[in-house]
Amino acid sequence: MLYCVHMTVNVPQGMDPERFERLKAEEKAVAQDLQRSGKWRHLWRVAGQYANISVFDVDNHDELHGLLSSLPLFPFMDVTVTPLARHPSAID
Ligand SMILES: O=C(O)CC1=CCC(=O)O1
Repeated sequence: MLYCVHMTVNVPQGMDPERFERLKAEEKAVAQDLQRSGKWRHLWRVAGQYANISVFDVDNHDELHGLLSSLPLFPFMDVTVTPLARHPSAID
């Protein structure tokens, strides 16, 4: 199943900047592993915002929730999930 996920990162006020940099590095490593696995199909920056639009390819809502909630930056994100269905005019 495909899901479009909009993640907005809220930089935590007062957090030690070094700790936040470590969290970002951990987030990058997890995100790149999931992209290599094929589960995180697309990762795009939303221009002008500390946000991304992603497409996940996972078995079900529970798997998606497990992946998203294990992201290191998850506690600092607003997340919106949109399940995707096939468009009848799509050619691929
Ligand atoms: O920077 C972001 O949009 C949050 C994020 C998701 C994966 C990643 O590496 O950073």
